[in-house]
Amino acid sequence: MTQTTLESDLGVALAIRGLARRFGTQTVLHDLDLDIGAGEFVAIVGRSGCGKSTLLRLIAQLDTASGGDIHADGAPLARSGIDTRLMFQDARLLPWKTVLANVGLGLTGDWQVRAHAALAEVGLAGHADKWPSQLSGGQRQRVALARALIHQPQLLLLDEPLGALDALTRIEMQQLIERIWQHHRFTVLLVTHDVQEAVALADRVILVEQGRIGLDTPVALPRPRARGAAGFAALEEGILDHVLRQPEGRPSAIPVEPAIAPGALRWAL
Ligand SMILES: Nc1ncnc2c1ncn2[C@@H]1O[C@H](COP(=O)(O)OP(=O)(O)OP(=O)(O)O)[C@@H](O)[C@H]1O
Repeated sequence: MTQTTLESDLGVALAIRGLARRFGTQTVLHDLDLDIGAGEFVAIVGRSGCGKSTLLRLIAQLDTASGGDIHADGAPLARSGIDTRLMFQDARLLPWKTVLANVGLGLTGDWQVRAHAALAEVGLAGHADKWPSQLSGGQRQRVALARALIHQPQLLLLDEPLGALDALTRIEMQQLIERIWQHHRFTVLLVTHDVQEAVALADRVILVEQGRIGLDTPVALPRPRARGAAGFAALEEGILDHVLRQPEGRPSAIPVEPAIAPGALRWAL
């Protein structure tokens, strides 16, 4: 193999101003402002239906905003030419193509060398000739990650990519994503229901509440982060407490006691 490593320091800075998205009479995102630094790892949490995926889809240019704009490294997103990749809960592999061919999907030329390198990076070097049906759920997500990495993305958008995995596989995948991000330094936006996952991985945790940024919390904990550490638990509990005090459809001016103690949960439902 001639080329075995992919580029690093790829991150792009995003500036989101007055972003709005309405579906008929329903306003999902309201005048949302958000700055994300180049190479930053940002987690987005919030109640189901608060607009997390809508925000990600707008940044991925899979949807059109009703108002506002997004700039990438100072240029309007649509004209910025940045490479953005998405990962979902479902790996979305083509079952009739090998693992290697799934990684190199749509590429021409000498893509095999880079596909092998991407597979090695996600720990699947020996699985290139297998079929997706021969892989576990965690391995399929690794292939999806390799399929993103081969493009050397500047922006990686992760929409609950680990949501269907068992707890141990989930932690292994979190560690893998962190390692790969630390190496390449692309910008990451991770949508997750798991506040613990957000605190474990992100530089900042953003809480979307009724279409706005309800909380923007920096996570100044050294990496790799020990989930049992006091600072970790306090941060996680603080974010969960905030989520639980803001039931869907209620204004934040009316605080309510959470029905369940925040310490007993780590999921923002
Ligand atoms: N294409 C669409 N047409 C109409 N309504 C939509 C469309 N896409 C999203 N919505 C609505 O926008 C709201 C926010 O959806 P979104 O998927 O962004 O929420 P979410 O925070 O990602 O939720 P979850 O955590 O459950 O995935 C929901 O009420 C949803 O029904």
